[in-house]
Amino acid sequence: MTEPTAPPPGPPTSSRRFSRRTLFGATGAGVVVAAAAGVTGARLAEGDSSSSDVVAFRGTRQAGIITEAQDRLHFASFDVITDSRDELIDMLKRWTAAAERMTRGQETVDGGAVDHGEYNPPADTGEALGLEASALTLTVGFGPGLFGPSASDPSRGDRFGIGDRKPAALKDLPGFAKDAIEPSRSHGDICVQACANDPQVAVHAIRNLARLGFGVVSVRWSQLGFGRTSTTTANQQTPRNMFGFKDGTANIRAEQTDVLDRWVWVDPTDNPASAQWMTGGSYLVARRIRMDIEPWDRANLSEQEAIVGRTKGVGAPLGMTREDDTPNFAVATSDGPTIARDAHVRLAHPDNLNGIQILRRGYNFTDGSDGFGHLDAGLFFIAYCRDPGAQFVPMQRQLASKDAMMEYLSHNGSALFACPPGLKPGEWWGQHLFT
Ligand SMILES: C=CC1=C(C)c2cc3[nH]c(cc4nc(cc5[nH]c(cc1n2)c(C)c5CCC(=O)O)C(CCC(=O)O)=C4C)c(C)c3C=C
Ligand SMILES: [Fe+2]
Repeated sequence: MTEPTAPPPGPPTSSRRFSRRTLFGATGAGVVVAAAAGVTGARLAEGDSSSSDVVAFRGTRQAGIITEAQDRLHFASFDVITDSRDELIDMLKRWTAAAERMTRGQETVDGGAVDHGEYNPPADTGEALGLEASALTLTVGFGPGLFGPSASDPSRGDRFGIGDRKPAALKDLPGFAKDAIEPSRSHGDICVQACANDPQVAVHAIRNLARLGFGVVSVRWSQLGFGRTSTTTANQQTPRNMFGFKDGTANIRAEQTDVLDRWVWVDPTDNPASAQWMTGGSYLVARRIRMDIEPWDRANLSEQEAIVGRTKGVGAPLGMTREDDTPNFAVATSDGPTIARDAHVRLAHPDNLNGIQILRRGYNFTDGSDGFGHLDAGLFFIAYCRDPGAQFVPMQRQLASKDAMMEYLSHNGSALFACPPGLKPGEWWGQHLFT
């Protein structure tokens, strides 16, 4: 069930007229290829406004991890439905080609929407025609079940002969206190995180990858997000989450290269030779966290601030005045610590977690209402880390059991994926895992 990357024979009519961006028409002339250094420099801004919203697809790291967080998300988790290794590899090659084109603001194939003949299904669905690249990044990851048996599906076989290449860190997350995990919103063999500044561009990308994968993968679950809840570079303003608080203040930034090497990027010493394909990559933790908006809105301001441990307006740690002030957990009055023992930021802070840090890159979501008059809203929490078992797991254990905010949260989706490093010219997604 494959689809060619090259356009089938058809009348070479109006592809330039319908190209998503004339700059990247049939020849790609004018494209400035920037090496994705992994920081904001991954953007292709060479004084040309039409190229300024392109984030380089290839480079040392995958884009979409420490590149500037965009405003919109479409995250998809796929199950692989074929047992054929060749079909899976073929699809990954076709995905890579289409993904690279879409991140440049092009159709999946040249003239895909309307130029491949009236009797063929279009090779691009077309809803992004005329739209800019919108800083689209597509980040791929591989789930535990792709390699054989996993905690969530112990009956899985090693269908693709890669069981011995599974990194030890890639195992389903354990259950946590108060978890309400729904399998239909959890796990998966392959994920694609599409982030963009235009929601239609992100949705178009996932839709076209799903279409290209017909017969090889099927969408297991997906999540739309709006309003990033993190900052990943020093120049970004801190956004707000659905509780109305600034979120992302104390996040790791792209500029903190030493911190990233310690806590985000997989090191050669982390794995034996069989799993070196993950060196330079990172593990993606996804948690769909529903936030009980209505009860929260009835909590008074000082209660809300005590739960978070920061002020709602400025975002300063309690007892301080500025957002970037360092929290002082030792300060106390006769009523107790200024930042309460069960405050979210105290429990998540490295000082109270043996120095542990993670890179957060989540999004707000609102999926309508739940039929009982309550918004189905929350935070689609995404974190990148070097070893989820040593970082996310102890952090979430502490929060799940002690955090006052848990009264207003329920975690109903959970997944873990191994995201390899970035691609060199000519490489395809998963190449070093499968070859
Ligand atoms: C397991 C990790 C975390 C989960 C899950 C999580 C959920 C979650 N957080 C907020 C709101 C805020 N979090 C803030 C800080 C913060 N949160 C985590 C980790 C998890 N959060 C960390 C590591 C930190 C930084 C702690 C520090 O070093 O100070 C803040 C404060 C502002 C900020 O620094 O970002 C807010 C607000 C919600 C609403 C939520 C689940 C829905
Ligand atoms: Fe948090």
